[in-house]
Amino acid sequence: MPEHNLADYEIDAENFRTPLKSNAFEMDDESKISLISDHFTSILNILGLDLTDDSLKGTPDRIAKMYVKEIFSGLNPANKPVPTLFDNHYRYSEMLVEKNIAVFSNCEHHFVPITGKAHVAYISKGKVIGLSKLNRIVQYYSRRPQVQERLTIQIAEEIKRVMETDDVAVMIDANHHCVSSRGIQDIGSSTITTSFSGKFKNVDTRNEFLRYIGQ
Ligand SMILES: Nc1nc2c(ncn2[C@@H]2O[C@H](COP(=O)(O)OP(=O)(O)OP(=O)(O)O)[C@@H](O)[C@H]2O)c(=O)[nH]1
Ligand SMILES: [Zn+2]
Repeated sequence: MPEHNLADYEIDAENFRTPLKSNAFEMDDESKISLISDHFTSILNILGLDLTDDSLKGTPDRIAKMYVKEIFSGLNPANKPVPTLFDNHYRYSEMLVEKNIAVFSNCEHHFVPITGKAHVAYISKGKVIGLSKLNRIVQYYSRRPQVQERLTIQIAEEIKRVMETDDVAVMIDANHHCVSSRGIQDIGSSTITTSFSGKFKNVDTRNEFLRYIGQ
């Protein structure tokens, strides 16, 4: 029996859900690693690489483990961070900004890295979240094949759900290696995406957030 099903993505409403097959959770991690390793063996062979070489022989296994356990581990809801919440006893009513959160993701069009920074903010409606959990939410949704727009929205929606508030802002500024290391090969450009909801739709509140993150 699969441990998870699409309902575990309940917060991923139709329009921003990562496209997944209906049987996405039927295979366990070890089976995925073994199959992906076999397929990478084929790919490396087709490329003409000698897999008996010392340095290369473990590569299909390394890639498979890296995909399942690391860079695409955000496809498995079992890895979704469990937030630690506290009551806002101190009645802190200003925005809380967690800035310069490292983003390591992968572009779903080319499977090469997206690297950058995320800045997130919320205004409490009674709950306070353990700070590191904001970084973990960013990391969880980054660890999927992504486009930056969807990543931004998924992070914003998860913070809204966990904090039970609409007052959430997210900005991501990232470099797409599919733009810098291949194709157009522009190393100078970066991509900015934002999500502003609730009080952050107000220009003053939004500008305050942008000031804190140095924009
Ligand atoms: N909107 C959006 N586009 C992205 C993102 N990551 C990569 N892309 C773009 O996705 C597009 C894929 O377009 P294609 O024309 O099918 O790919 P391609 O032929 O390899 O295009 P070039 O990169 O221009 O060589 C490219 O323009 C990428 O720059 C992202 O996060 N959001
Ligand atoms: Zn790409």
